[in-house]
Formats: sequence, structure tokens, C-alpha cells
Amino acid sequence: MSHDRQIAIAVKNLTKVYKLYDTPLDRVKESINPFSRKYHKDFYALNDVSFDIEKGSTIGIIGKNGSGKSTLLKTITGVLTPSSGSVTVNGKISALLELGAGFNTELTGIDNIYFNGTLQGYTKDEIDLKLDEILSFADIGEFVFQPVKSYSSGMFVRLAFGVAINVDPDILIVDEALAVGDIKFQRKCFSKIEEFHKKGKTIIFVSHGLDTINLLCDTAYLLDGGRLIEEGLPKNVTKVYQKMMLGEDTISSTTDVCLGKELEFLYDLPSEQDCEFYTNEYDTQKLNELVKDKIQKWDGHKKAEIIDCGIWDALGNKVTLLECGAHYTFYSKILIHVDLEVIHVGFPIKNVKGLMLFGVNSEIQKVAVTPKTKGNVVEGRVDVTMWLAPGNYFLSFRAATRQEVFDELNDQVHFVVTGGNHTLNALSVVNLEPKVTLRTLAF
Ligand SMILES: Nc1ncnc2c1ncn2[C@@H]1O[C@H](COP(=O)(O)OP(=O)(O)OP(=O)(O)O)[C@@H](O)[C@H]1O
Repeated sequence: MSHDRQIAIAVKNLTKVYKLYDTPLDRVKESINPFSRKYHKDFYALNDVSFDIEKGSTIGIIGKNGSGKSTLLKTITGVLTPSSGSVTVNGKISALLELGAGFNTELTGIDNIYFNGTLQGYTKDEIDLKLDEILSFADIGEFVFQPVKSYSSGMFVRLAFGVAINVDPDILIVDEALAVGDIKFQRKCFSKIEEFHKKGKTIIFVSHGLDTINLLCDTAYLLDGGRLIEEGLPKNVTKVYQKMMLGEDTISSTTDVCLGKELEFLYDLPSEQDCEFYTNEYDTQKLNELVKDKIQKWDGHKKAEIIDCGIWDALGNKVTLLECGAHYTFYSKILIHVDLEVIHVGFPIKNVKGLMLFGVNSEIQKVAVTPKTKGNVVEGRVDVTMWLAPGNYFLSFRAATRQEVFDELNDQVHFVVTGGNHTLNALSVVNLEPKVTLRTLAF
């Protein structure tokens, strides 16, 4: 394979100059001046920027407001033409840089999916195949048959993201500032971005959230005044940016530069019905009915199927609003469809951006269960004391062996931890049950 084929985007000496006139009259004077006298100042939105983005990498672009991020991405996507320099793109790009681009507000959501898809170079048949995925991702119900002009901004974002993310491009370009839906939707977007990364696709991500860049990206680029002033490992580049923005003293902090951001998420409460198959722990009749139903509907694919899952509080109530420091049980019930030698259950917890904060499974804990024969229901439980700091989290459920995943429900339960009796620094991720002491040393 030639070196060239490994490069998704090659940017060479890219420059974008705008002519700035003090008054509209200056523009006219310049256009008619017989001696070609200049009445404008040149403003460099991008100044001699060069880099190569390798296929399959996730790139973060950071920089102050006005540093040239959007100009760079718009030039890459072909919305803007460079004043000089070049951009070479290998592959199909899907970009979400400006809400509204590629949408006609008079048309319905469905029509806009086709309109937008066509603009991006997809045929009607290709869009037909993607339609279900786009609709289920956007999850705006009947509104999809209404003109887009009647949408709330949240619905609009959902649809635009749904299209951009599900058309299966080779290169995805996303401005994180546009991912403004509710917390569950944001998690869905980040999860899709992770999926993209795993499939070896190229992602370019503009963000002001430095921990997002550190978490998701392989390489970061820092722009300042239209120039590329730093590139490399995200942790190094974000440090330079923090220094630029906040000064030396704050560099040790790994939290988002937009500090208010995490706080905003704190009380974005989950909906009541997070798990489709809720059965009370002790309701065996309900469980019997559920098992019968699931056996009837079994399509022969999953060897074992998670038929119920959630979080119980100490009284056995299913909850999604948890208190820091209280006791809870994560549980899943798994229906065995074919005889199995081994089955393990797992319960990973992630934050909205996909950072795995905690994960436990029966294999690590050396817990086994017998029998695992067809028709059995295996129940897995983990008792925990909730020492995650106040915030929003997503619990996933897995039934698997080391070699084979039988079933997994990713981010199935969105739960919120509130402060309880334990007041923590709001930017903490976990509570280590600290005992703080102060003393004056006599010497
Ligand atoms: N059409 C234009 N005419 C003149 N100047 C422009 C034009 N478009 C952008 N600029 C200027 O170019 C510079 C870079 O803008 P750009 O939108 O790329 O910045 P950015 O890094 O994306 O900012 P933000 O973080 O605020 O989105 C800014 O100073 C902006 O005012």
C-alpha cells in the first residue's frame, strides 16, 4: 500500500485571507481605482497551515474563539475555497459544522434526510437503507413528518446529527458545540463516535472541552491567530492551550477548560422508563410470562438474552436517582436460549463522554453459576456503595464469555448521583471517602 493511501486528509500551506475594509465605500473605491490602489487590510483567518491526517485516526482541533478552527474545517469540507495552499481528501466526508447547512426548513424531517443525504452524494436507495437507523438515532417521533421550521433546536440537532453520523462516511467532522441535546442524546453521539473509531474511520473533532480531546483523540492540533502553533499528543497540546488560556498555575488540572460544563449536566434527570423489561424482583409470575414471551420471540441469534436489568435501592425499588454514599444493587436477568458451558455477567459504568469509570464482572470476581441450560434464567447482581461523585452516568449490561458476547445492552440505564450527605468537590469523579484532618505541628 502506498504511503499516500494511508492519508485521509493532506493540508498543505493552507491560507485563507479576507479583505477587510473600514467602510463599504472603500470597497467601491478599490474596485474603480485606476492605479489598483489598495483600500483594504489583509486578514489571515488561516496562515500557512500544513498537516497530514492519517486514516483511522481521531483528531482534535482546539484554539481560542476566532483562531481559525471553523475556517479550517470549512476549507477541508470544500465550503470555503483557500486563498492559497491545498487540501487533498481521500474518502467521503460527512460534516456537522453549522446547524442548518444542508437543511431546508420548509421541508419535513423525512424529506430533509433525503435532501441532505443527496447533497452528500448518496443515492435514494442508499438513504432508504439508512433511514431506520437515522430515525431511531434522532428519536423525534412523529415530528419527522412535520416541517423542520416547527422543530425545537434540540430536535433539529437530533435530526442533523442523526443524518451526519449514520450515513456511514469515511471521515466524520463534528463540532462538539453542536452536540447540545440532552444528556442521553450526548451519550449516544459519543458512543457513535467511539464506534466510528473502532471501525477505523477518521474523525475530526472541534472542541473546547480538553478532557474530551484527551479522552477521544490520538492527535491534537492547536490553532492561534490562524496559525498551527502546536501538534502532537493530546495531553501535551491541551496543556499548552490551558497555559495560553489560564496561565501556568492551573496546568495540573485535567478538567474541561469550560469548567461550568460538567456542572450543567448534574441534574439532567433520566426518564423513569430506562429499561424496557422491568419486572419486580419477587414477581415470579411476571418473570414467567416474560420468559415465555422471549422464548416465543427468539430468532435463534442470541445464545443468551438479557431480559431484565436495572438498579435496585436497599428496599428493592428500581431507581435511577441515586444518593452518593448509599447502597445499591446492579442486576441483570439473563435467559439462556441454548445450553452453555460458561456465562459471565458484566456491569460497566461510563460517563457521558464514554470514559469507563468502573467495571465489574463475575469472571473477575471468580463467581460461577450452574446450571446454564436452555430455559434457565440466570440472575447477576453486584452490591455497591455508590461512591461516584454527583453527576450523570450510564450503566451497561453484558452476558458473555471471554471469547463470545451473548448479549449486551450499552448505556441502558442512565442514572444520576446526587450529593446525599456527602459533599464533594463538584469536579471530582469518585468519592474516596476522605477523612480530612488539620493540625498545627509544634516544633
Ligand atoms: N467572511 C469573513 N470575513 C472576514 N473575516 C472572517 C470571515 N469569516 C471568518 N472571519 C474571521 O476569521 C477568524 C477565524 O474565524 P473562525 O470562525 O474560523 O474561528 P473559530 O476558531 O472557529 O472561532 P469559534 O471558536 O468562535 O467558533 C475570525 O477572526 C473571524 O472573525
